Formats: sequence, structure tokens, C-alpha cells
Amino acid sequence: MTSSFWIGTSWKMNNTIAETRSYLTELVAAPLPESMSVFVVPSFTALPAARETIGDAPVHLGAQNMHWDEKGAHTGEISPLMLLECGVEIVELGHSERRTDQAESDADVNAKVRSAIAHDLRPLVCVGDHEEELAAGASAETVIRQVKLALSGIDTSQLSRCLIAYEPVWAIGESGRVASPEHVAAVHGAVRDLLDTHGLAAVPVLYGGSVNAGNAGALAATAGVGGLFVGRSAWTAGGFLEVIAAAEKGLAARNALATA
Ligand SMILES: O=C(CO)COP(=O)(O)O
Repeated sequence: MTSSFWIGTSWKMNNTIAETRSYLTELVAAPLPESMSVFVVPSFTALPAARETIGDAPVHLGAQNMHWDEKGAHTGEISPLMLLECGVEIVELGHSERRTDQAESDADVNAKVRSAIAHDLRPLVCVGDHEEELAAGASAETVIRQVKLALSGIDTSQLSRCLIAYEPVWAIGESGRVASPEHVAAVHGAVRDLLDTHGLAAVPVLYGGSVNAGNAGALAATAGVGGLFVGRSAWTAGGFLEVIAAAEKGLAARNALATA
């Protein structure tokens, strides 16, 4: 599976094992675009069922968090070895809901990224600005700072398998307020410049926050967007497939422009 545009969904605290099986049975039965790397991030308890249902289908499996240690007295945590045992390939780190609800710091995220890389997991590092930073015109600056801290002290030769997701906190969830393509282009451009100057042109920057079938095309067509990370709109397989189809159209339009 070598594709350049990533499209995935975190189910957050949704979908039981039975629902996971039925969702993924429907997803893998659908024709998925070869131009995209599709991934799903179920709950921990559903990971083995997800792995089994995906089988050899071209869908990458992710987890929503992990501790940096392999084992120890960390009640309620999950280790990289446990994720590997479930056939997980991607691990989402630093989502704003965890930064807020679990007080996860940039230093925590950095420790997790280091551990993920050491265990051959693919870190999906989430960064994003708050409403006040947006209002102050400091979105790009905020996100650049978070990316630098998340990847700090790690040799760039080890970072090529990373994925970064720009998820404005003000755009996630019930606000329903998606970032405009202009805003996304500006922030993604800044992150791309940072990554590219460090030899990390292969690291995609995904956009997440109120993505749906109505806006996925325009977002996928936006310069610097290397993928989409979807919540609510993709909590059913049918919903996810609609977002994928819309993104595929936007991506095709962008590629056509690039080659015109
Ligand atoms: O947080 C997100 C993906 O991680 C986005 O969530 P929503 O698409 O529900 O806004």
C-alpha cells in the first residue's frame, strides 16, 4: 500500500466490538481508492476484532493513544507492545481531547512519539490552535511550536514514517465550524515549510476538524493538505465512504490542475 493521500477516522469513544465488526465488514467490501491510504482508529477493546475483520484489505489500523513504557505500574494505560500484539500500525498521539481531558503535555507527546518510533509504530501527531490563538492570528505559530516540541530531539532520519494532523481545537466536534481552505492552506504551508527544510517532505500533514462529505473535496484540493482525519462524519461506514468519495474528487481536481 503506497499512497500519498491519507484518509482516516478516529471513532473516539464509540463503537462496540460488534459495531466495529459490522462497520469494517461494510468498509472492506467497498472499492477503496488506490490513490489513498485509508485508516481507522477504533477503541482499544475492539482492536483485535478490527484486525481480524480487516484481514488483507487495504485499511491501516490505528490506536487512539499509548504510554511510552513497555510495561509498568501505569493503571489504565496501554503499552506499545500491547498495541503491536493487536496488529496496530498507527498510533494517534496528542489529540486535543487528551491534551485537555488528561492534561497531556507536549513533553508527554514527545516521549510517546519516541517510543512509537522505537517500536516501529507510525505516530500520528495531533496539533492545533485554540480559539484565542486563532483570534490573535497565532494559529501557524502555535502549531509550529507544538510540532517542534512533539518531534524534539528525534533524528530526522527516524521521522519519515510520521503523520502530522492539524486539528484546530475550535473546529473539532459539535462546533461544526470547519476551517476555511485559505486558513488550512496558510497553516499547512507553514508546517510544510518546517518539515521540508528538515528533509521531511515525505511526512504528510492531514487536516481534521468537522470534515464531512460536503467540505472534504475542497479540503483535499487545498495545497499542503496530505490527508484528512475525520471524526463524527465517519462514525458509520457509509458516512466514511461518502467522505472518501468526496475527497477523491477534490484530490483528482487538484492533481489535474497540477499537471495542466
Ligand atoms: O477530532 C477529530 C479527529 O481526530 C475530528 O472530529 P470531528 O470530525 O468530529 O470534528
